[in-house]
Amino acid sequence: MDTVVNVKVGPQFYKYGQGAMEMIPDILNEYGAKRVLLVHGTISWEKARPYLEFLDKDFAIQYEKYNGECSYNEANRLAKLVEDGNFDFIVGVGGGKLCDLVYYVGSLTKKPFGVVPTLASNCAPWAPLSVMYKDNGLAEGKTEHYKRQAAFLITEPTLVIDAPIKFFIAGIADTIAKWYESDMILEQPQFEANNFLMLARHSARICKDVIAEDGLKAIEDMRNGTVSAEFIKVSEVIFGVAGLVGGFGDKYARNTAAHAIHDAISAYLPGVHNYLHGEKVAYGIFYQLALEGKWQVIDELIPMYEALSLPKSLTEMGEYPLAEEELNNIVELVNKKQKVHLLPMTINEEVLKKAIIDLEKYINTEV
Ligand SMILES: NC(=O)c1ccc[n+]([C@@H]2O[C@H](COP(=O)([O-])OP(=O)(O)OC[C@H]3O[C@@H](n4cnc5c(N)ncnc54)[C@H](O)[C@@H]3O)[C@@H](O)[C@H]2O)c1
Ligand SMILES: [Zn+2]
Repeated sequence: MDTVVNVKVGPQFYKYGQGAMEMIPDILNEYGAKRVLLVHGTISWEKARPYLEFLDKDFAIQYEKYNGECSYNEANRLAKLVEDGNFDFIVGVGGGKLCDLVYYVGSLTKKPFGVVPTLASNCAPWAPLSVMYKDNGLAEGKTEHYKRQAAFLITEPTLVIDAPIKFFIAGIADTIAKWYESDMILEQPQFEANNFLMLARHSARICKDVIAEDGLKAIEDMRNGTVSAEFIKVSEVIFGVAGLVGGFGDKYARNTAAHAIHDAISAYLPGVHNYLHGEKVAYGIFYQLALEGKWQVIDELIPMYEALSLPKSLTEMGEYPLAEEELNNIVELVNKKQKVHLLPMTINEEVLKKAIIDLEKYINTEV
């Protein structure tokens, strides 16, 4: 079978390590940048400022706080600022929302941009796409995709470790999802002939293996503020390697059942709004494994889920049993997600519903 994929590898320059920020002036100079708009969050900027204020020496920098959402209005506001102020480079400093926003502002203005993530929470700093929200924080239901890459992704472990652990744990769940969501698709023999799909599979395997081996140690080190080799490895798979999975694998390696059910429960069960994206995806991984009948893999993951307090079921999120109408709405939405149908198995509302019910039964009798 001839499989053609869109390959978008990632930022043109990547560095994560002590002193990495010192590379930024070189890159700005390569782009001939003189006037830089540096967009940041509130807490993220308090933490990152000591690492970046040296840039003031050689560049005219305007610091601009974003409104906390990656929304069309906020992106247009910033794009206007870039144009009116004649800025020739944009730097984004902050969490996933800020990174998404700066990718979009880069696209609107056609200016080069780079990101300095302050959280290891997901692959937003790496992936050339932005998940859009309304100004009030509700999901817009749209994702913007780009072919142009960020000029750099640069950050330092001492900055990333100084953040709330819950984002890191959510990032761990979102990152192992890369493997579980693509495994059944990419293990099919017809994809072996495609080098880039095999690179996607290898990247997904690294995500899973690094977290299985070093995840718990990395979390312990983060709690103690110890920048260990394990912390560096795990944070790097979250905002770096995880982005390569979709980068190499395109539609075959991203967002199948775990993300589809995440979207559906987020849409229909207001009670799950208190959970972070990665926490809901954690439940989604178990849902996907239930759909695939991989109960043994669920058993293998349970100790890690329990150690990290990740939700294994809707019951644990306080959302089960569901009313028949809720159940129907959820499976209807999951069934509409095209990538779920790339799984080499029969997918219809009936099997999608059965997996929800079977997982609750399994987890609830497991204890
Ligand atoms: N583009 C992609 O591929 C992709 C992938 C996954 C998720 N996303 C998006 O990423 C966003 C979630 O990202 P997130 O989890 O990083 O959340 P976030 O960007 O909303 O940040 C969470 C909070 O952490 C704060 N923060 C940032 N750095 C900090 C630090 N060092 N110390 C303390 N607090 C800090 C922020 O101010 C914010 O209040 C969502 O919008 C999601 O849709 C995008
Ligand atoms: Zn995700």
